[in-house]
Amino acid sequence: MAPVKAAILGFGTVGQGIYTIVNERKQQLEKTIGTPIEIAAILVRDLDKTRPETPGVLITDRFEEILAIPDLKVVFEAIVGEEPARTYLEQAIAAGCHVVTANKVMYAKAAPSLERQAREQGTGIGYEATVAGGVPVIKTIDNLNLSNEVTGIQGILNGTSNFILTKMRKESCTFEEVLKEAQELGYAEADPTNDVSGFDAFCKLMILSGLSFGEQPDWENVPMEGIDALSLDEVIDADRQGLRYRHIADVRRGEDGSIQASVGPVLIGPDHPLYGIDGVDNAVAIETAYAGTLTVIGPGAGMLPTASVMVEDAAVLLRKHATFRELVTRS
Ligand SMILES: NC(=O)C1=CN([C@@H]2O[C@H](COP(=O)(O)OP(=O)(O)OC[C@H]3O[C@@H](n4cnc5c(N)ncnc54)[C@H](OP(=O)(O)O)[C@@H]3O)[C@@H](O)[C@H]2O)C=CC1
Ligand SMILES: N[C@@H](CC=O)C(=O)O
Repeated sequence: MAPVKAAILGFGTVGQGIYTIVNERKQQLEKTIGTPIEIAAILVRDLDKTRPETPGVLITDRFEEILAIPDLKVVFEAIVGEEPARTYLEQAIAAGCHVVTANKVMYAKAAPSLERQAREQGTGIGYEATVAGGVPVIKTIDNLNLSNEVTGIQGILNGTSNFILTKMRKESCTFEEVLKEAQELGYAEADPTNDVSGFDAFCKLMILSGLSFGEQPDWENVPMEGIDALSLDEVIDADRQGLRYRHIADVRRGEDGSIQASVGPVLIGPDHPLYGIDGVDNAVAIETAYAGTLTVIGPGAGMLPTASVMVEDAAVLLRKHATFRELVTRS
């Protein structure tokens, strides 16, 4: 059977992870999707950079070349920032592709219009990787939305911040030292401003709010702070008192029906559910109408955890649409 063709936009930490997993899991994917999947092209910004070998794959800096690939079915998006990512995904959906993104800065704003466009076009969007890296929080909330109700969400949503706070507390490292390590490990963004200012967690929280409550709070009214103002002394003093700083994002519907949200460092004690979440891990506590609080925990950043949920998203979309096509063809 002819392979399903896919393209990867961006070949940094996440893009390389997608390429690795699609190739390492070729047989498993063929079994789950029903057809092989092949990475046909990769979009980069700088063609002169040295990169891992990708035999037979078109490497280009021109998105038009990607769109011109005959029978392209999936576009994985792992570039940075709102544009040109949003425009590329709009064009990919218009061309009948499923799209899978990790780009929360883009998706926090573009979700409603991209989702509308995809519905009209009959294609799908996967965005598990936009929130909490490899932690399956979108799948979990999607499932709860079927017949339960999410009433509130509280979580650690930035892996870099949690990694920095943990190393400051446990090893007395300076903020600058650990940030550098987080960049080397592929956790922090190339420009880490969004990680440490709280904006990365803010965007993720807005995506969760849209998914859980069907709307986002007014961005201007959400207090947002990062970990960049915390000193090593403050973190160590807190630890001596048995307390820990956690960067916590919280969203819930208030009694008046409005959505209330906040993002910032909070000093918590051992009885708080997020006290034990260390390193690059994220944790998302989802409060529900019927199942109490469900907490999902795992790596919030990094090459393979993030890429793995993107490949899973693509497999789900391809399987679902294949089944739909088969049913339509048979009837
Ligand atoms: N790293 C992680 O753990 C996670 C990252 N994400 C998100 O995934 C996305 C990718 O992150 P990451 O892989 O870490 O980032 P990197 O900085 O490692 O890689 C970004 C890639 O995108 C390419 N790129 C950037 N802008 C353009 C453009 N305008 N046109 C074409 N290519 C472009 C770069 O090209 P070139 O190499 O030529 O410079 C590079 O290959 C981001 O949106 C990030 O927020 C989400 C979850 C976890
Ligand atoms: N830089 C982000 C990557 C995942 O979204 C983080 O540290 O959480």
